[in-house]
Amino acid sequence: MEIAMHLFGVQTPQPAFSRRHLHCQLLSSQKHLHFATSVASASGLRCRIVQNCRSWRVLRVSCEERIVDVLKRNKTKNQICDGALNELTCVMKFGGSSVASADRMREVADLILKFPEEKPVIVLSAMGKTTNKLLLAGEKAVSCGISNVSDIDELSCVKELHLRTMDELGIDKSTVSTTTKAIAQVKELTLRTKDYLVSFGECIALLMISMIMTNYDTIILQYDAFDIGFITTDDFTNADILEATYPAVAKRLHSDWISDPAIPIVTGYLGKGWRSCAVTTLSRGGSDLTATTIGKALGLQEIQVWKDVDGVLTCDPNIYPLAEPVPHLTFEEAAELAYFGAQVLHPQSMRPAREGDIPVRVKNSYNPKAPGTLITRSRDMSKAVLTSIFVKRNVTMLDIVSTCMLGQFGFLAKVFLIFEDLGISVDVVATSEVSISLTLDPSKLWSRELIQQASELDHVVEELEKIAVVNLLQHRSIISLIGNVQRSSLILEKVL
Ligand SMILES: Nc1ncnc2c1ncn2[C@@H]1O[C@H](COP(=O)(O)OP(=O)(O)O)[C@@H](O)[C@H]1O
Ligand SMILES: N[C@@H](CC(=O)OP(=O)(O)O)C(=O)O
Repeated sequence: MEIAMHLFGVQTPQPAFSRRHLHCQLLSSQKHLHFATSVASASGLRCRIVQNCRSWRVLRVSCEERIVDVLKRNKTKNQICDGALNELTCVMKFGGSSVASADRMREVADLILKFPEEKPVIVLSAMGKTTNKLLLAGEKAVSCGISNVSDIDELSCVKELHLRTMDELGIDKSTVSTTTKAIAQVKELTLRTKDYLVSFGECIALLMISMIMTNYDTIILQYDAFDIGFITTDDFTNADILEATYPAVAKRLHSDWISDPAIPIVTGYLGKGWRSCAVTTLSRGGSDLTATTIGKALGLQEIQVWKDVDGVLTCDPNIYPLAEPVPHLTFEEAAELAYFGAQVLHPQSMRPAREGDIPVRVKNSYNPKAPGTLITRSRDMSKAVLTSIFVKRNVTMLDIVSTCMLGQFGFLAKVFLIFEDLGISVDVVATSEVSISLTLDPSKLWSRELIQQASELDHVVEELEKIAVVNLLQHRSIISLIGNVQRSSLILEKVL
């Protein structure tokens, strides 16, 4: 249970909450501090001051519920603000697959309201395959001429899906086609325009779910992520979240919640470039990262990622339909799995969860009773052998063989310096005394348009050829196994 208490009539709560800890916010009087410390120690709890600002102090106590009891018993001496005890508890992220139609949106709204004890922050992606379709529509709009924009198939498809739902909910329909018309006029689709265009997918989905929830007489607050402190780099289509995001988002969501405890609903995937102040996106599937960022920012108890499968599966169900859910994973396993091809989670999304030590639960919105996958800091590995297998496609591979003789030193260092200088990220590496085989991260290559600009890859090869014989192999795949490293011999024996 996440608890924040106002003791001794503190006026302004501070956004400094963390899981499994009770934060008592105190006025800066030594007397009050002394009192709270003695209450804590009388109930056998450890406590220490973790923040000591000008006008307030935060006392962190190592156990929650007991101290609440103790302090409640002392209610005459201490004012406990009940509203603050109802802190936001979790974040629930619903991906495109969960909100692919009006009916699905309603089911998601039902799901949110099904657990009244939860005080969730909701994160929402665009409906179904809207992002893919908007991107294709944008590309076609570059060359089709303004008068033909409405004939673009993908746009008609997106419009048809949204209009059906919007009609029902009475939402303004003009925005998306206005943007594609603007692209047709400019005859250019920059990465920045792409991000602006696809952002409508998330924004419209947010409007729609908000309408549904309001019809259910639920008080909600809508937020565009780029307006509440999601500050990113200006790498359009592949932006990184900057550290300043955490306090900004916590401050905004928390202070709004304290003054008006309505369910916050936030657009996933979007941010605001710190220099350009334009809308950015966190690379495809980035709403998972929005959810874990909010989880860490607010120090919530749990991050729930709702999908259309019963959790993280033993392999891609599109390759092997009988794949089974994996009940438990560590943050490291989930991150590896996402990075090396399992489309189910965004590769960066585990980072905030691990840093905040907040459990992530992957659930199925089509089958909410299924337990899903729980991702935590550690798990019992005693029975684990092989957990899952997956594939990453379209990988570029380089075989680099030193032109120097055996026993030369510094070869590896020189090779990696070249990659560092060119700002290229390396994935998997195998080395021998005189050769290295490595793969390059396709998403990074893609974002820098190296794949289209063959000359840039040639440049990498050119640089490497100064010290080695280089063989460039494209369209390869990496097959990865997530397993218990203590049993790697057994796993390899079976696999090979
Ligand atoms: N190992 C895996 N476990 C679960 N799902 C996987 C795996 N590999 C690929 N997938 C695919 O990922 C999809 C869910 O991810 P995604 O489409 O991003 O969901 P959402 O849009 O709801 O965020 C599943 O429908 C499934 O087809
Ligand atoms: N709509 C964006 C962001 C996202 O996270 O989507 P999903 O949750 O459906 O994977 C995309 O398709 O990339």
